[in-house]
Amino acid sequence: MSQPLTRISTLNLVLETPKGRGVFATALIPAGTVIDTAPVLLLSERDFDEHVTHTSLLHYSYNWPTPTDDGKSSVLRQAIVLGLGSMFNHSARRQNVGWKRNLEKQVVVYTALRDIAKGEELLISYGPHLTFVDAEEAMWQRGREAESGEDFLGGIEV
Ligand SMILES: C[S@@+](CC[C@H](N)C(=O)[O-])C[C@H]1O[C@@H](n2cnc3c(N)ncnc32)[C@H](O)[C@@H]1O
Repeated sequence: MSQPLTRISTLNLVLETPKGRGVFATALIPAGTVIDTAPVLLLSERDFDEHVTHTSLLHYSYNWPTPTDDGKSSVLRQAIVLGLGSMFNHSARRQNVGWKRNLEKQVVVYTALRDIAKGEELLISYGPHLTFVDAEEAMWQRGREAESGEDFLGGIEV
């Protein structure tokens, strides 16, 4: 069994963003483009619970449903995505990259959900349970408050 590996070259890793490092497009990435195929390191439950949870690797792990030995059900284990998969930041509202697990081949495939313009950050959804304060949501909320004048009104003593 083998798996072709794909990674487009028109990407830049920006080191200082409000979310730490992030991946940005250096040219238009057309919708549907496979951006990266990233192998994963599947962790045993014990390694994860006893070791990884005490390290910063915790913030880089993906849920990984794994079939039980009898193949009748699955348990949720954790996997570290090697390569770019660990560099994509999260956005609840502006995600432009979709990701799909290939459980059998133990890779995650990242695909452009729409055209991604030159200079745009590549963003995925981590889902609803975050282990950090979402900088994008905070910015979005501030934008809304500024638009509705709440910021301004909040500053006036009445
Ligand atoms: C998988 S890493 C992504 C790469 C990371 N920025 C880095 O420099 O290694 C996940 C971490 O990135 C940061 N991050 C990702 N999305 C974020 C967001 N929307 N707001 C704030 N921090 C974010 C958080 O520190 C999170 O634990």
